[in-house]
Amino acid sequence: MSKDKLTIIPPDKPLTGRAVPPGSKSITNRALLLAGLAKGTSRLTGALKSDDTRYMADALRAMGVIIEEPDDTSFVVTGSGKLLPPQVPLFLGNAGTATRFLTAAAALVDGTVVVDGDQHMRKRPIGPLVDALRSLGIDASTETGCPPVTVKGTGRFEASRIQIDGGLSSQYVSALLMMAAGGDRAVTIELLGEDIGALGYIDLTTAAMRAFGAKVEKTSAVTWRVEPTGYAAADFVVEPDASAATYLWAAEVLTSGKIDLGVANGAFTQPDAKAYDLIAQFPHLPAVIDGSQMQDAVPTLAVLAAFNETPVRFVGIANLRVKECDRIRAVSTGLTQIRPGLAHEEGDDLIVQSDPSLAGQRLPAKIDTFADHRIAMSFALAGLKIAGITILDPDCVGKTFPAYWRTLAGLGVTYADES
Ligand SMILES: O=C(O)C1=C[C@@H](OP(=O)(O)O)[C@@H](O)[C@H](O)C1
Ligand SMILES: C=C(OP(=O)(O)O)C(=O)O
Repeated sequence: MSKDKLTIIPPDKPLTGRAVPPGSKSITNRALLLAGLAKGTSRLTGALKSDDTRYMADALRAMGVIIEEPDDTSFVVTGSGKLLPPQVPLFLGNAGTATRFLTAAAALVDGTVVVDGDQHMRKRPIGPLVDALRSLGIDASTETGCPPVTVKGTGRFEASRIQIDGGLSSQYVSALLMMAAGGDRAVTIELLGEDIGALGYIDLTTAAMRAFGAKVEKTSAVTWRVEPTGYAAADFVVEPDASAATYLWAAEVLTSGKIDLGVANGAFTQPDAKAYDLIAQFPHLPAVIDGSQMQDAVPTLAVLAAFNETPVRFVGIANLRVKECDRIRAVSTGLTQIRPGLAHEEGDDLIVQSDPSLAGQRLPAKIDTFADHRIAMSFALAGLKIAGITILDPDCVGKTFPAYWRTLAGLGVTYADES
């Protein structure tokens, strides 16, 4: 049943039991695209079914790919080796991966593709990716620097080197890498600028590309060369989502519980798995946490930090301002609502003051989630320790973890009856 708010009742005992995170959003959306670009039938298992992957799958269907869903965690994808121009604009909600990856993949389509999203996606920058496509001679345009983007593809490139600044989003780089294998010549992709969002996402991309038969080589710390091999259909197992795992790891340490995720923390290849070592240090988190290589875990870590023994400053997180919402602002606003002074911003740093005595108090707060799944899921952690925490728009978790509230319930969490 859909609700407009959910109040969490702090459990009176440690959270225990088995709770397996859903399949990785990042890997599912890479595998869907690569399988869709391949000729033949690919079977993806362990996959995520959520808003973000539905947008990707439906967009591929609109471009002629046949996608069957035999069960809750599998996609069977049959491609012809070529995406067809869709009849209507591709609507991708607020799925950054689907939007960025398909914008570049549209260059491989013979015809016009319009890539669009919801009002949040229409504020998330895509200009650097559009400029990079244009530098290859592809007719790509955006009026605002954000979606909608119109791409008139041919499958042919006029250059063999692309430079891209991945400072705002590593997804631009991943998008170009995946596109490049489908072109008519070998392409070298070079990073400009010092910063890039978590480099680990590029490793996820190249690993998925290789699994679908691509030849991609890292030729320096900032360049990759991709051969024009196209993709081959493959059977592919998606690992559980490491960002989703961070909520379960944090719930475990906050309640001194024992949660079996069904996957060893060392078994993840996704960047956010790095957060495990930090979470395990609770309530002695370090004074400074560099979130640049585990960005999606920062809201989890920041809410956890509120219960830490000592304050924590989060650095390297400037691009959290252009995620589903401005996450630096959303986290600092939510924590301040719980207790004035609990968090503040300094430039693009987030400082969480920390107060272990918050646990056990009743501090009613209605947390605005700004339609952002990670704000909802991380503030639920505060509700495990503080009475009166209400999450507004709780269904926004459907972006990446539709079973989140049920999963917590399965571990012993209860909710106030607000019906
Ligand atoms: O490549 C990916 O799968 C992702 C990259 C990151 O985004 P940016 O590259 O935009 O920082 C991350 O925040 C997002 O959830 C998933
Ligand atoms: C930033 C995120 O998503 P995306 O960029 O894929 O929309 C996220 O899932 O935290």
